[in-house]
Amino acid sequence: TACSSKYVLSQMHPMWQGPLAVPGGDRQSPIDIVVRKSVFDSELKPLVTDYDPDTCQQIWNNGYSFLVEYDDTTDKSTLKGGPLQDKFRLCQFHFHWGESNAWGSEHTVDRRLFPAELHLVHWNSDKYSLFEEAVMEDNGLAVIGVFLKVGKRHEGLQKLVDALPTIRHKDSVVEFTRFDPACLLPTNTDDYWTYHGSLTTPPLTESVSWIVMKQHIEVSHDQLAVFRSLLFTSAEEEVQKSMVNNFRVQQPLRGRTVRSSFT
Ligand SMILES: O=C1NC(=O)[C@@H](c2ccccc2)S1
Ligand SMILES: [Zn+2]
Repeated sequence: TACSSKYVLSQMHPMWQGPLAVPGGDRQSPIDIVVRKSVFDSELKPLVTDYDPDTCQQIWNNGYSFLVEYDDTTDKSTLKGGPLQDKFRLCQFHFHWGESNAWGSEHTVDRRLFPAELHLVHWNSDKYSLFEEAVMEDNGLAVIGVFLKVGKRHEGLQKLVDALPTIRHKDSVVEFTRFDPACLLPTNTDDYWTYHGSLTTPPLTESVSWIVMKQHIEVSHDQLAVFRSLLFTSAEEEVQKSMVNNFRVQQPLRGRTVRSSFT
């Protein structure tokens, strides 16, 4: 599906940090979430996710991360509620991680870094008919961010980890079915921060309602090590580069308010 192909490929280099100035870039992502400056909003509702594992299609290495893609031609896997007024369709999820467990997440909480961060990418299917349209619009996308910590093995993640060696190189893709992304959400999805931001890779468009979960999930050291066995490079390239540090540096808040759904 288009939701992940051409938009994540351009300029995908490990140290890619992108153009410093984005035209009108006053709502860029990721950011540091300063907890004591976030504002509780009692109007924020619980998230409502309704994912159909049968819409899971493939897993592929796009040269920057690995993406699990869902059929987003119907409203079978959706997100609504939370800070959102419309219904959003899941198109893919992917991760960002470091070369060590000391860093890797894109967002931070009071400057605290996590070893990795999961992004579930959705687009507004009430207003648009394609991801490509939504990605350019103010209220086009909703991305759920979930922090990963190293701890006990994540049983649901293992099916995905077992597929990674089959997509080691850039542009490799394999069929991947019946995966329920809900298993990657923390037990508590009522507590989150939300703010208006952008894609964290080109085209960096400022079309994202970010929903960052307060509760992290745990994965094992070995599971995360398999993420790092992926390569940025395609099979033909002479020098192979391991896929690590595929995160963007934090961006200025520019006066934005981060709201919290909890006190
Ligand atoms: O949350 C994000 N993570 C990324 O890699 C960016 C992206 C860009 C285009 C499509 C999907 C995701 S935006
Ligand atoms: Zn991402």
